[in-house]
Amino acid sequence: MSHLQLIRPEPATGATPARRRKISLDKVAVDFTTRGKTFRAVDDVTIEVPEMQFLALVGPSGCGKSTVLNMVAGLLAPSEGSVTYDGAPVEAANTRVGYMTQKDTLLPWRSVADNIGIAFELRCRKANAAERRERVAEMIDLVGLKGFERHFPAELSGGMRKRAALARMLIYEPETLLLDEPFAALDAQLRILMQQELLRLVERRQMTVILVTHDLEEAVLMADRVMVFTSGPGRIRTERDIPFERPRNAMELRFRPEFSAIHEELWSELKDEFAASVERERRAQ
Ligand SMILES: Nc1ncnc2c1ncn2[C@@H]1O[C@H](COP(=O)(O)OP(=O)(O)OP(=O)(O)O)[C@@H](O)[C@H]1O
Repeated sequence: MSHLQLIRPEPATGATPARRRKISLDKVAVDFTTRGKTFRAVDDVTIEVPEMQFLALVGPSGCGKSTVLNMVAGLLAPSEGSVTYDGAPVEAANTRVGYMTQKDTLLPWRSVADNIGIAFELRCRKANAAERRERVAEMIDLVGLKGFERHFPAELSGGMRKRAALARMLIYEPETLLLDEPFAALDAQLRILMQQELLRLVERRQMTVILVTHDLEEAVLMADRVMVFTSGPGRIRTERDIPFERPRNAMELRFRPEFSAIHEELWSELKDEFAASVERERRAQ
């Protein structure tokens, strides 16, 4: 495929007009109180995600990216502003999303197959044993854990646990994925494979995605739109449409000059925020 085929013919507008708004944060702020002191973690964040968009949030550690995901998942209410999903306020745990947090939260006393199977039972209470076995095997195959079905989480590497957690989330067939550093624990080669696999799945199931990552390359490779957060309180410093056509080949795309140009452009914004974050941590010590 020539690189021209990878570029959309028209300039992207971020929100494809024909698509419904799936997730919306309107002038959201979050205050936390720790040890008697209140501080603002997220400030004046407005984000609209149309259905089937893949949005990536990048920014230095502690800038409030996970806090944004927690609000969309319904685990945290904003101090100011509003969060809506399909036009309705998010007021309780959002069961329409699959949320993969930084911790993998697998049940340590259950095997890989059982961890995934229990999730399937929760979703399809009427499913029979054969169906469960088939779907679990499909998921295990999908994330490359064949041969490890009977292993317990403690017997797996960090990357394998992540893959088991990914399979457990996907078996719910969520319409939206909230992914918090899903590949941070993986080695470079596996990360590339998993990125490609996730892109394929998102395409196949037409899912809406918010990906939180420290890795700008990952963000540009995978997302339709990248938002750079300030170092704290987290505000949106800049956002950019990523004009590469889907389905994407993340393995090829990373070597293209257009990819490097966008990466460089966003890095020039992000590096200031990393520097500000390091300085803030130094002052806090
Ligand atoms: N429940 C909480 N109570 C108090 N402070 C919190 C709470 N959750 C998050 N924070 C603080 O809010 C800020 C934003 O945290 P958050 O986890 O959203 O950042 P992040 O950008 O996801 O960071 P990282 O990339 O390191 O995961 C941080 O200073 C964090 O310590």
